Amino acid sequence: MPLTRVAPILPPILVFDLDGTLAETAGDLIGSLNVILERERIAPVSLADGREMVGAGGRALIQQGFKAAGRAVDPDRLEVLFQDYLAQYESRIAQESHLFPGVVATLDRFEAAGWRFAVCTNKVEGPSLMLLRELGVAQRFGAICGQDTFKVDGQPISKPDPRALTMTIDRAGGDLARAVMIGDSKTDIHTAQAAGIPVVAVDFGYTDAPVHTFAPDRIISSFDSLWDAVESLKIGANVGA
Ligand SMILES: O=C(O)COP(=O)(O)O
Ligand SMILES: [Mg+2]
Repeated sequence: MPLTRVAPILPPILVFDLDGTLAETAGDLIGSLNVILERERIAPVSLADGREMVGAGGRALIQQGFKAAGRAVDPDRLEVLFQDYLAQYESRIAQESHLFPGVVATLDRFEAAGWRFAVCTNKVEGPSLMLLRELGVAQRFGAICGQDTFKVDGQPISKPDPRALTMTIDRAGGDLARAVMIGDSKTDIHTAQAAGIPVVAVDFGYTDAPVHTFAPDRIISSFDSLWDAVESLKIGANVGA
């Protein structure tokens, strides 16, 4: 009898954004930014203003800090400041950061139903891993991918490029057709929409406009609502539900 090759059945997957979605990190992010701004003799950014600036990565955060003071920063200087910012951030990685309520129970519930998890963030991969380890959940994710994880033709690939998301799903061994993105910013929502992947927005993260403006498929105000939100997407992935 000829052997037939059977395609592996990949598990459904939840892909989480990190800052403002899985974890409240603004205190450490903005604290690090303000050290850099102070050295440049620029007024510190308040936590409230800073929460609207996070989402596109550290370089964008620094640029916004400069912009808020009516200043611009040239690309070479930005690169130097970004390295300083990273060193600063790594030195205080989870001093003021914590998981949002319900994250662990939510992962437990989805995992018991056969789901896999990944993180797709615009943070750099190293500090992302460091943070998730510090918060005790790094081992829950099949892949933790940051702005420097993937390169195509020598160019880094990061959100909102949809390939950042699809490559993360691939790396975690999840099913592209049964994937859901969970994020807090327009960057996440646009990334998922461009990849043709349903997206659940959290409304408690970092954004410069209410998340409904960006038309996510669902909006949740607490992780306790994620199960129902994902189930209502009817993507045929609720194994064991
Ligand atoms: O730190 C940032 O600016 C972005 O990080 P996030 O993609 O995890 O929200
Ligand atoms: Mg975010």
